[in-house]
Amino acid sequence: MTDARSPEPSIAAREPAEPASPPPCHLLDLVAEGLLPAGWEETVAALADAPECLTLSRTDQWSFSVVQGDVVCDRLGWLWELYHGVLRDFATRACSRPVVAAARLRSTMTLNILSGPGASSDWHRDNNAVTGLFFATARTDGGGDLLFRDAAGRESAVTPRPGLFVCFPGAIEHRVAPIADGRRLSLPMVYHDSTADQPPAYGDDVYVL
Ligand SMILES: O=C(O)CCC(=O)C(=O)O
Ligand SMILES: [Fe+2]
Repeated sequence: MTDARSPEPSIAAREPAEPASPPPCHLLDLVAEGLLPAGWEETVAALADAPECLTLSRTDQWSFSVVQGDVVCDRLGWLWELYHGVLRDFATRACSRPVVAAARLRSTMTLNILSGPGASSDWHRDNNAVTGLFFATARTDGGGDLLFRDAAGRESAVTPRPGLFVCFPGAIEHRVAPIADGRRLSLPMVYHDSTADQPPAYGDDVYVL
């Protein structure tokens, strides 16, 4: 017997949910590839606690801090090498455009630290040809996915896990969904189309490989 009072259509009569679209990025599992040194997770976690860490925004509940590229280069030499080698080559192939590393040392790559309930980043586009992201922590309970949004407003998600590298054209809108608690560590990497077509470096921001 059906319940005539129910205003809800039956499940079968509902429109089928739109299938989730795949995220517009390319994935490389650096753990599976055997490209990460023993103890790398502890080294990244220690860097997130280092005095060189700069807090950019803070509320009662959460904070957003970064460690800049000059320090990352110094302390995570293995990732610096990957940034200029394997990851750059992967990004070039995956995104079908030759990319080069950023000329400015401090913005080549950063360690981003989102900490505390609600920590997130808003929808934005990156001002570079291709963005790489290396995840150093797993999805926190119920949050912290990397979300993409297409021109029609459809969203897709990548769930962080330690050692996962993703890359995508910087022009694609993306954000970090709020974390439930704990600390989310990621290392965004900047790639440009050419050495000429990017902001130049000056002074102690210049580096030589
Ligand atoms: O940490 C992430 O997953 C995204 C970071 C990001 O979008 C950025 O730094 O521009
Ligand atoms: Fe971004």
